[in-house]
Amino acid sequence: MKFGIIVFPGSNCDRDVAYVTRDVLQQPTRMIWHEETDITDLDVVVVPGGFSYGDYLRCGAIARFSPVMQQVVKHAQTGKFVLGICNGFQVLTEVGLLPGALMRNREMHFVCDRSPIKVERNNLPWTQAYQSGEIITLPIAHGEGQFYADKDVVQQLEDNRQVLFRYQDNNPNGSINSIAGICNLQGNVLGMMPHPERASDPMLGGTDGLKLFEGLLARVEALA
Ligand SMILES: NC(=O)CC[C@H](N)C(=O)O
Repeated sequence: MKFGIIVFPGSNCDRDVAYVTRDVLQQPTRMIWHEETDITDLDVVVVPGGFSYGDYLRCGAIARFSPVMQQVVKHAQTGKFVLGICNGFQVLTEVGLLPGALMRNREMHFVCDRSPIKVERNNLPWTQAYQSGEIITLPIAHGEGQFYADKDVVQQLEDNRQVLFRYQDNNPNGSINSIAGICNLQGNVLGMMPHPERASDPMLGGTDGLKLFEGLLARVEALA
């Protein structure tokens, strides 16, 4: 299963993701500079966290115009997997692969913490290695993580069970319905503010994020 990790000027979690896919999971992994235009060799595209283009204008607003993003949209349209983590989630909403927007956190400052997260649904590859309703702990680190969408869009997300991750107990950024991660209707595109790649090695204090990558791997291997 081949992973590609998009690198924009200002990305800073790209190597953390590569450490998990290449070193922990032993999967072929390619770093994709944002100017590349051929990513047809990939099974999974990861749009990683960071501060693409220095977060100018709004997080992800400039990165979404990078040449590679048209290819990421095509990749998603063919049903292949796309994972956006934190800044990656912001980029995916900006490019229209996911609905809604990520606004400044409710308290208007950057939050860096570990947060309890509820896994809402486990019948998709992303979450199949978790129990439905399982509470996991994942690191969060963002200034613009407050998920917002119009009332009817939120209702559709809930009705279609597109909310895969929800903040439990606290709502660190004021997200509507405590939404921490959503997928598209087809389920092949996931965006989430918490960082599973930073919780994939016991040395870093937790492995709750590793199951997300393992679930995906199991699914793609089953299809091969
Ligand atoms: N860790 C991240 O990807 C941060 C995303 C973005 N720069 C923000 O502050 O919201």
